[in-house]
Amino acid sequence: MDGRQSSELAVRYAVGLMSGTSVDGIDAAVVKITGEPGTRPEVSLLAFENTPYPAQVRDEIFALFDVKTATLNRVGRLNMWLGELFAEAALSAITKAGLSPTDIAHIGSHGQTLYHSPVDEMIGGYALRYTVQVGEGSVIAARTGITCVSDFRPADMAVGGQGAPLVPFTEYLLYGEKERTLLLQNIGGIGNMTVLPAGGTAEEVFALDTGPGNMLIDGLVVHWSGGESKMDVGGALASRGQPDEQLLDLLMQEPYYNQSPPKSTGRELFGSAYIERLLGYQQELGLSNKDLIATVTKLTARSIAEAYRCYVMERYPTDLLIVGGGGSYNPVLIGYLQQELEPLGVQVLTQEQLGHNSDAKEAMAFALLADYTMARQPNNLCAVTGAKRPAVMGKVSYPL
Ligand SMILES: Nc1ncnc2c1ncn2[C@@H]1O[C@H](COP(=O)(O)OP(=O)(O)OP(=O)(O)O)[C@@H](O)[C@H]1O
Ligand SMILES: CC(=O)N[C@H]1[C@@H]2OC[C@@H](O2)[C@@H](O)[C@@H]1O[C@H](C)C(=O)O
Repeated sequence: MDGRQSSELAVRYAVGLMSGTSVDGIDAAVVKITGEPGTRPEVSLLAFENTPYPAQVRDEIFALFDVKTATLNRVGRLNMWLGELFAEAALSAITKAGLSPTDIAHIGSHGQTLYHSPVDEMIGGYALRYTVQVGEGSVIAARTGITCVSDFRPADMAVGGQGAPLVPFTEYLLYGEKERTLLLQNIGGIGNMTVLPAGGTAEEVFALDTGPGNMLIDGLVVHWSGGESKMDVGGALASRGQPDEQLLDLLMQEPYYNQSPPKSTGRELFGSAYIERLLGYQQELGLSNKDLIATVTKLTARSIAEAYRCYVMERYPTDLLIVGGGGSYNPVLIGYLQQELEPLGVQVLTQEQLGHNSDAKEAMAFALLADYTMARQPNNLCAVTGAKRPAVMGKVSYPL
């Protein structure tokens, strides 16, 4: 079946590609979208694949998070390199779905964020905010023969938004319920929370980045293991430690947590410089590795609870928080979250416990965001990003 014919039938196949702040690989989702483009469509997952990055690529991405090593030639080269890898990931997932590239209407590719600066800087009389995602859409289009939509975030920034988070728009479309307010927490590299008020409109969706997700846990594990381990699998290390409450209180004084929404964050705040600071505190306080990991694991939980207490509890009372993203596989983190939220009357359950797999969610979101781009329909949520007006996000690369 040809992609263009299928879209006339209001049924089309699309691919979503995501590489998140954890840099654990490329997520590729093949989806079937049913419904008129630009309306509230149905999206079903046909295939999902995570392709881990080769060590060389991962090391290069991490090197380019550091503004001192992110030279122009390296950024330009990584942009093309990731374009090649994203194209391969898309083609592999399409095969896994039993489809061929000619069946696919479009690819939506988030790319890899290298830098995100969502707050105005006054430069030359202009208030500038900026964000850098790499993974060249033209390469993806050329290698796959499929139209590719990429680089979504700048269009929201151009109209005064933070350019993040973008997934809440698709959460609203796909999961919003009439009778029940939903509270969703993603714990990837960064944590982000979405509230979908019962029967609410798009303008009523509330979302923000809560702070670190797994980024600090991963950063410490990589440091101590010399890169041998990438994460605290199953929270094994944290489970043997005790959080240091004094350090936790100090870390919670980070101004980001009490900054009013709209707000978004990333490695610029919780990246390598923050890890260095943590290692400094570890020495000062004489903490063991397991106690420091337990402390930052609890910090993630506490910052999520703080966001709930400050911005959600009164306006959107609810009794359930649904957790997704890689952090949901860390039982120590989930346990801390339960300790923080259950006294507030909020039960914490993972998507897995509810019978869903959340691994494909962000990749699926970018397939759907691209569907809106192709229909020239707005796909940002002003209430969430702070944009002054709707925008059609995403740049289109045609294969021919
Ligand atoms: N079995 C596990 N045990 C502990 N932690 C895990 C496990 N599996 C995944 N994680 C954590 O989840 C992280 C990956 O999560 P995810 O893929 O949701 O992040 P991401 O999409 O890259 O980030 P973001 O949503 O911030 O862009 C890993 O880096 C790791 O810290
Ligand atoms: C700039 C950037 O890449 N931000 C990511 C990051 O990872 C989680 C959180 O911080 C969220 O704001 C966003 O990603 C998802 C996909 C989003 O835009 O919704």
